Amino acid sequence: MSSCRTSSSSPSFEKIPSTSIRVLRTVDSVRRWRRPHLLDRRSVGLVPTMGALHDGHVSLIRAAARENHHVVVSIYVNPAQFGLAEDLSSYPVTWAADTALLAALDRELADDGANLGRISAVFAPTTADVYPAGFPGQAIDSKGSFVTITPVGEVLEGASRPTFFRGVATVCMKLFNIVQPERVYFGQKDVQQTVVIKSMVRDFMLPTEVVVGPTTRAADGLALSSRNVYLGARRRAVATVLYRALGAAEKAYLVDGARGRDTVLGAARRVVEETLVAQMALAPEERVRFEVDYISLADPETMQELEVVDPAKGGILSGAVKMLPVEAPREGEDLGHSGGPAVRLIDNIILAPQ
Ligand SMILES: Nc1ncnc2c1ncn2[C@@H]1O[C@H](COP(=O)(O)OP(=O)(O)OP(=O)(O)O)[C@@H](O)[C@H]1O
Ligand SMILES: CC(C)(CO)[C@@H](O)C(=O)[O-]
Ligand code: BAL
Repeated sequence: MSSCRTSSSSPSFEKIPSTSIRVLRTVDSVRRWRRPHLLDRRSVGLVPTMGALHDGHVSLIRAAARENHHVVVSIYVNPAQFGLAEDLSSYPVTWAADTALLAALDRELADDGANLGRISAVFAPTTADVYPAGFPGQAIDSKGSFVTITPVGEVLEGASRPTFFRGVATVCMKLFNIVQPERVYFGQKDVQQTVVIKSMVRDFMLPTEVVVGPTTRAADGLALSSRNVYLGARRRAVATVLYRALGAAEKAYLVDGARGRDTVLGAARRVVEETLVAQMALAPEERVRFEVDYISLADPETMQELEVVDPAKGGILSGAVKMLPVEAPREGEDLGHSGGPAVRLIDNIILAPQ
């Protein structure tokens, strides 16, 4: 990190080196940066992230640059959305790589005449600034100023991670209040998160538009995710199981004309079972173990489970699998970031209204 002085009379601002991207670390500095753009009616698009940036984040930043005069990327690993037993302490933090990626992307955006704006600032606050009342509670019964969006935040991811959407909604409410963006950009990869955020914006009359970008995938279909670094090569090869299972359910709906829950989800369960059987036939030094947390067919607005899909409304196929640590590591095997702990992966496919 470095600071640079833009002229002898202007104040010194921290910037990503060799770029015009401001690094804003406090709520006050964002407010000072934002005020003139509000008066000038220059639009701001906010891309909230937890860092460890990858091409999924890049696609959201590109969309924000197309549609706004200024793009603000927030990088903040929000403690309130991690359960007490989750991976807050090992969550990948890659500031140098993230700022290098933003610098290179900003140069590309500048050269592409189709964009309204570029990356103007990175907001990288401390927890003391985001949570002025103190480190946020992570327990289910913690006291504090929280935003809860129910019942949509209680099912699926919310059932497995009971404080997750409380933490997400709370930090997003804060980020939206601080940055005051005209538009906010979220990835479809975290589909229930998009439904929770849209509900929050609607129910609290927040003056921002929620834009959802498509899921960016690796060549074999695995959804890009910051947590993929935990996998290591052996588990990475099997991690497509969820995408393949959801794809089979999508095919049952789109190609075979299935509408009932058991038939649509049955196709997904078969892929999971075949994959498990194939893995368990391998030696412990080669196989991969995983557990399905849930596979769901839900209403796109409420995330409540559907018995039958109404093609006029469509549905959301989603799931979560836990890739278990490898049983018998081979000598020198790449086990992934932090020694290859259990990794919970999520994915989804939208059955669009017809
Ligand atoms: N593969 C992807 N395609 C499109 N958007 C994505 C993708 N992965 C993440 N995003 C979006 O980027 C934003 C920031 O997500 P985040 O920083 O948590 O990354 P992540 O890869 O989802 O991390 P994690 O592994 O913790 O879930 C969210 O709106 C998320 O939906
Ligand atoms: C939206 C978000 C940045 C809030 O911390 C996080 O949940 C994420 O990265 O998806
Ligand atoms: N992209 C979701 C962030 C989380 O799992 O905590």
